[in-house]
Amino acid sequence: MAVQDDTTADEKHPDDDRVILSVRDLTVSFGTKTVLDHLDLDVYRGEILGFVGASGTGKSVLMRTVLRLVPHSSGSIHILGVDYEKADVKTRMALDMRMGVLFQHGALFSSLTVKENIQLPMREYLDLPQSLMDELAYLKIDMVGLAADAADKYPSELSGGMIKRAALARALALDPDLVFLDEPTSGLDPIGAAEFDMLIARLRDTLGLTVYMVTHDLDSLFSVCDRIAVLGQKRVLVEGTLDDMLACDDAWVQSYFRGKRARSVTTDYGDANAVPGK
Ligand SMILES: Nc1ncnc2c1ncn2[C@@H]1O[C@H](COP(=O)(O)OP(=O)(O)OP(=O)(O)O)[C@@H](O)[C@H]1O
Repeated sequence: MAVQDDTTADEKHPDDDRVILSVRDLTVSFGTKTVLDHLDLDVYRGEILGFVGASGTGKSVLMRTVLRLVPHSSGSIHILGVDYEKADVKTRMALDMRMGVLFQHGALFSSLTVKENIQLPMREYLDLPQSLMDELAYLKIDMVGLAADAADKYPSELSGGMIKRAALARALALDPDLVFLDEPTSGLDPIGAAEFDMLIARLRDTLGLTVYMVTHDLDSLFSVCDRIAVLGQKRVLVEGTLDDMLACDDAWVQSYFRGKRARSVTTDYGDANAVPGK
């Protein structure tokens, strides 16, 4: 069972090339308020990791810290085996290009078309002719299941599901190894959410992506996530498979994975026995 143990940073991560993201002993505070306290987490190459936790526990803060949008007061973050803090500018830029992000609600620039939004990271990091950037943008648009005519639309002309797909296309603009998705299915109807989950699974399979997904969506956790990590008490309480979640005796984890809503989802997935004793 993968409940967090006392293994130290140096014993675990440095030479394990299956680990694409390794967080050790991470502490993040805002003023006197500590949100993450000596947190450890590993994300493995090619997996879809679902990250859950009660509202306000710090899931977004952790994601933003890994993306260096929030500073940390102690601890280390290795991405692809490299400690970003200690890397030179060139290495940092190379690391940035290997990560894509889909922020909650998409966060597309409203004054830019879908194509222009997708091309933003290309403009920032690459020096490509416009014709090639256009070709690449259409490729990404097709990859996420949008019609070609979405390219010239503005975000205000898109449905919620199309915005998520366009934002995913932008996250994939530079062919990243690791993508961060912050509640990608929130606000989608159940069919749209299931289709989005399938899209993520397909992209992982075809592109060999690693996916770090913050979610409250039990369907996503049950249908596409290989592993789950639970944030609580300012650290990762438990990480592992669904069976590990079910075996965990933490009260929040029990009520989340064995509660009424989880029961109906496991029944939908034809595995009523996945929630034992209920
Ligand atoms: N810039 C900031 N300044 C001060 N406090 C912050 C800041 N960003 C986040 N926090 C606090 O950190 C805590 C964790 O917030 P966070 O948004 O990460 O929670 P979450 O787990 O993602 O919640 P939800 O599931 O509701 O999205 C909250 O108490 C929040 O108020």
